[in-house]
Amino acid sequence: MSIVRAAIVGGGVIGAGWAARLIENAIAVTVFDPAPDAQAKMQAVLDNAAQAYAKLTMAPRRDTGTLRFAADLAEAVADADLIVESVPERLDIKRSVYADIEAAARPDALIASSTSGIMPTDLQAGMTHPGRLLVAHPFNPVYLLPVVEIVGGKATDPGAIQRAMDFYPTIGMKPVHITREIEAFVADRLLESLWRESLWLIKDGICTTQELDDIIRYGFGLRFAQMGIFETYRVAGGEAGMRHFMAQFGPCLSWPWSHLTDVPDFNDELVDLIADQSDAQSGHHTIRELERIRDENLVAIQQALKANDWGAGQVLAEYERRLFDGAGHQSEPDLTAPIRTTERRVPPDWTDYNNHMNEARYLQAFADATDAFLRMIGCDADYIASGGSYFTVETHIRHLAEVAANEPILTETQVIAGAGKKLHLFHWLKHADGRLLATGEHMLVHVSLQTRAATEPAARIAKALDEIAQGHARLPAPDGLGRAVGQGR
Ligand SMILES: NC(=O)C1=CN([C@@H]2O[C@H](COP(=O)(O)OP(=O)(O)OC[C@H]3O[C@@H](n4cnc5c(N)ncnc54)[C@H](O)[C@@H]3O)[C@@H](O)[C@H]2O)C=CC1
Ligand SMILES: C[N+](C)(C)CC(=O)CC(=O)[O-]
Repeated sequence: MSIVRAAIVGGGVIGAGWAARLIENAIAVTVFDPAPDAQAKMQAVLDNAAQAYAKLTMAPRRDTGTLRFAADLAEAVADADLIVESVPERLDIKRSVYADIEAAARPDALIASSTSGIMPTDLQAGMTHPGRLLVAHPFNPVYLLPVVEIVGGKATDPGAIQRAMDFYPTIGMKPVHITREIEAFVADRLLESLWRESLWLIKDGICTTQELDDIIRYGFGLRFAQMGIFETYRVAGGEAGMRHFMAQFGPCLSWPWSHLTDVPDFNDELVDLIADQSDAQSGHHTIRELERIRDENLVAIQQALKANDWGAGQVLAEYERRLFDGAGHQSEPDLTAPIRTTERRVPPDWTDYNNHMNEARYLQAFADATDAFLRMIGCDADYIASGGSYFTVETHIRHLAEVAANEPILTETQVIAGAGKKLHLFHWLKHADGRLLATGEHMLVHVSLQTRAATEPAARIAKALDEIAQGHARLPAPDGLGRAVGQGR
């Protein structure tokens, strides 16, 4: 059963992050949170998320799902397909919330707890229908980080796990099924060890919070966005790989390289030491500013990984494929005007030392418009996997106006000719306020990806293209069509 309506019980940091991800993916969300400031706090997270998504992808985004705050829990969960529990990390609160949920929810609704480390078997104790409860442990910010740990308890129905594993990729996530239940699952065990060691290093006066964070972000933190610890250490072993790495560094395990067998006393002195240093390090930014800095960096990192077809970038690419495919099937283009092919804001990393969108990004915008158009005629991931595609063989761009970071832009596309192996496109790049920023004229050739030579497209592609080409033949020729460099001076 598909998930189109979700309830969020607990709309704090994580509940708000879930709300953002879900409504971004056309899901109708109802929230219950008794805190009087919950709605305002959630809005701030939704605003951040909207900015981040505008930069994350050029793909046609889904319609935004609705968001409603319910007066009580029963109203929130009554018709939900998915219930996301994100209340504080306390077993007693969570269990009492499940009792209320069970009294009001549909029996087939999936209940997903965001808990960071409580075992689902402990959460399920006392439930009437424990089979539909599982843990879906996300990472902050939920709307940008793809991974979600899926953990079932002893009573969890395998069908519920499968439902979760099928659902999360549709909203751009990478579910990892942790098949053996353990407190804190996998991620928080790893984070906890780093956190404990970090507390010791500060407590013992070895370094400051600033120095420790610099060591992470200028060093191994950069590596971790793209390779985990095992792949990283395999490479660090040189040609001989993991075995050599282990032979060299295995003995350190018995040296005093870790404090982890001990836990520092968690007392006021330690809290003051850490909190004061943290204020000195980052207190000149508000939390909202830090969230925005974090989000922009996470967007840029995922885009870089996408360009390298690696790690979290592959999840983003797969998500975009879903968005493009979904948009392709949604509506027939209106052929009485050029087709709106893309809409987005100028990503900050598209701008250069002149404080405007770099010339190369104009081509990027047109290439994305071409890709969007190709998907519309059926040249999608499946078609490309079957061996057919288009290559661009000639491009002419006129840069007509500048545009700055974060400004809303769009592309419109007209088919000048589209028959046989050839496709001639004309794109306009516009500011959302209507100002013309650039035009791009492109000649493409259909190719076989096996022979790398020009071939006729499949009949269904040729037919879809022909319909648009015939419609667009009735439109006026675009101003600037066929221009060569230097004309008109
Ligand atoms: N903050 C983080 O970095 C992460 C937290 N988590 C998990 O997510 C869950 C929520 O954590 P946060 O969002 O950080 O906490 P939070 O304190 O920001 O939010 C909890 C929200 O639950 C509400 N609440 C309390 N009792 C409630 C009830 N009976 N019914 C409905 N709402 C109620 C509170 O008003 C509050 O807005 C926890 O289980 C936590 O372990 C998971 C991943 C990361
Ligand atoms: C600190 N924490 C245990 C709540 C962290 C998480 O659960 C995941 C995260 O976002 O780091």
